[in-house]
Amino acid sequence: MRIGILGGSFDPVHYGHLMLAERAREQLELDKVLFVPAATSPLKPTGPVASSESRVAMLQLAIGGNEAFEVSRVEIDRGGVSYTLDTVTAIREQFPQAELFLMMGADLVGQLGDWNQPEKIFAIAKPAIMNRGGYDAATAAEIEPFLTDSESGQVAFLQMPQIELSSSELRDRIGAGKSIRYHTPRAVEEFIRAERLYVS
Ligand SMILES: Nc1ncnc2c1ncn2[C@@H]1O[C@H](COP(=O)(O)OP(=O)(O)OP(=O)(O)O)[C@@H](O)[C@H]1O
Ligand SMILES: O=C(O)c1ccc[n+]([C@@H]2O[C@H](COP(=O)([O-])O)[C@@H](O)[C@H]2O)c1
Repeated sequence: MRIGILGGSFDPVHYGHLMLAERAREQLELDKVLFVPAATSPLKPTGPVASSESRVAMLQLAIGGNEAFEVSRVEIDRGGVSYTLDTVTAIREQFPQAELFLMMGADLVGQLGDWNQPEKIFAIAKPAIMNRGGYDAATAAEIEPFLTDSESGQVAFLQMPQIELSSSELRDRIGAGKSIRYHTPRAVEEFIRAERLYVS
């Protein structure tokens, strides 16, 4: 079993996340993609804008109907600051035989020096780096310092169409009264409207 892990704030989920997950599923021949919403991301200490349950609900709506996609509550249920090392350790215990991949957009590579023990994370889940519209492509040289010898050369560099979309942009657009139609699935857009999320 090959499992991809996509951690994020998903505040809210958008088509960039979904395209990343689908292209990674295809390129890595994954059986399952786990979307793991953070309770609080370590480098975003003010925390997400929408509640944990709203972000889980939006993810469920976004992935509905895709049997390969799942939402994991592991970080939400653990609460506090969501360190990825704790998460991959828990997922490894849940799936002892699986090959695990930690999927991340290229924007995260430059901040790995500020992560908690990335070399231990990548010993459990192999890094799979996706290009991200608006950011430079990641290089092997940037990731190598965070790999132990045995994983060298095992980084997957993945490709998707450049989508210059971010959750911040969706939040800003909603706050300014602008449309987010076609930025995220219709059901997510309707949930945001019904719950009056991100309205300033
Ligand atoms: N447009 C995109 N293209 C490729 N990867 C993306 C894109 N948007 C997000 N990602 C990746 O998805 C993961 C989760 O991202 P996150 O939930 O923090 O969304 P975000 O859009 O970066 O949010 P924010 O704007 O609030 O910082 C990260 O690995 C990030 O690099
Ligand atoms: O474990 C860490 O030290 C760490 C530091 C920064 C970010 N992360 C994880 O990286 C993912 C994307 O984070 P963010 O801040 O872009 O939403 C999310 O799953 C975070 O929990 C993890």
